[in-house]
Amino acid sequence: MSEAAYNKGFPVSWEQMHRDARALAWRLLEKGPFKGIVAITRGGLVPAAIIARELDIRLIDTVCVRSYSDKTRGDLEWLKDIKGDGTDMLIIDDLVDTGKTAKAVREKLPHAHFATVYAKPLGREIVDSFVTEVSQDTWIYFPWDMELSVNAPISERVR
Ligand SMILES: O=P(O)(O)OC[C@H]1O[C@H](OP(=O)(O)OP(=O)(O)O)[C@H](O)[C@@H]1O
Ligand code: HPA
Ligand SMILES: [Mg+2]
Repeated sequence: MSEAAYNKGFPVSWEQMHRDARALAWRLLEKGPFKGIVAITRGGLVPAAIIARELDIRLIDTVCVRSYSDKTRGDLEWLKDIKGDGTDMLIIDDLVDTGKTAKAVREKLPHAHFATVYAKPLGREIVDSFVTEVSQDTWIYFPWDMELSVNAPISERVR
């Protein structure tokens, strides 16, 4: 999807991310136990840390991939993967959008449980667990991509 096709924005605060990642941890409790977590960098790192704390998991590894530059999807670039088939492992990412990243990671670790905090319709069937669904034309803004700033009153913006 090109940048122009994202009509809506869904900003997520740190507090909201913490709350949603903890809600995901509650859901994952009955799917485990898991031996370890595989975080998909970079977006999966923060939710993985929160979930590791909640589920008392100390073994954390990463797969490192890149697929977007700003809001434009490029080819999937593999920087690092891990050994094994994912048995008893939990894969965490911040979101699934088109599902391409999830599909590629799943092929490498077919036996892992795949969880994301957020999901869009094209990707939701590819993951095993998620918390909140947003529409395909929504761009999710994560707290690490934002900062507090001053904005104009609504009355001035509609003038
Ligand atoms: O379902 P898809 O269409 O494949 O998109 C989802 C992926 O895109 C984003 O990562 P990105 O590659 O932009 O890197 P980042 O995590 O470092 O921001 C996001 O964190 C997911 O990993
Ligand atoms: O909606 C999104 N937000 C942030 N990163 C993303 N990568 C794919 N889709 C998104
Ligand atoms: Mg990512």
